[in-house]
Amino acid sequence: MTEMRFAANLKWLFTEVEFEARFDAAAAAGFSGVEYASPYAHEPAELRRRLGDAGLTQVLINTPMGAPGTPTRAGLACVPGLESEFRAGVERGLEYADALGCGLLHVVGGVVPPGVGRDEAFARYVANIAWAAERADGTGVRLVLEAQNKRDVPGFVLDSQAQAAAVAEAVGADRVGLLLDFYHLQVDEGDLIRTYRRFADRVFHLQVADPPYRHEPGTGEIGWRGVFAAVRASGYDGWIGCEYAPAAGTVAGLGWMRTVAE
Ligand SMILES: O=C(O)C(=O)[C@@H](O)CO
Ligand SMILES: [Mg+2]
Repeated sequence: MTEMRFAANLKWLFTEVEFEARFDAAAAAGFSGVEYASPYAHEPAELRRRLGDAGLTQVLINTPMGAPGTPTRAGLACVPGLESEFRAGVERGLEYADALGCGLLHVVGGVVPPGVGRDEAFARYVANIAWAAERADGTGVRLVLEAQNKRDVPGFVLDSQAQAAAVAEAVGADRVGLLLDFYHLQVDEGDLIRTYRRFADRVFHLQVADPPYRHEPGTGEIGWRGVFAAVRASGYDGWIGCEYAPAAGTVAGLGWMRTVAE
């Protein structure tokens, strides 16, 4: 069976130290891969050097998003009228992914803007993702789409894993797949194991956190032993991003990897 590979999400983990120091901290804690949503405040060469010095693989980055509290805080792929900003964001994401040797770019969907119908926003989303898929073709970077739960992100453009999978299928399932985040799936849909199995062949990346508080696996309501057994049994060979808020310190909280994920 395939060995599971965990990536430290440096936006969420190792926040005990400054962002620049999180690479070494992740490597010292035993991680060999990292992800973070937004590399854009840093020069690619600096990030590449930090990855290299720490011996880490950059697993995933996101396309640029607006600041918290702004209409594009969860991405702009579904926002009519911002097509050129969306395209510039994809270009920037691909440029960083290339510089960091990162194989996955999360094209973040966005929140349906006030005054825009859901159908109109969804149609814009599909058209933008199709453009991004064409643009990424031949770059070596694959795109991922994530359904985010509507309790935390009200109005998010994607309703479900099924809808995300249908968009990936429509625009080219060889280069666009799912970022399946078990936290969002549990909050909005449940039925984790069956849903995972249904879409396993579309999943390019997984993320974990346990509701209700989005802490480490094993701190909340998900039956992780069964979930990880299903992931192993599927032959999943991608990374699993640790995108959670440590309950009481990052390193102190890593024990779940030897207990619920073993
Ligand atoms: O919030 C999440 O879940 C994510 O994976 C983020 O990268 C979305 O921006
Ligand atoms: Mg996520």
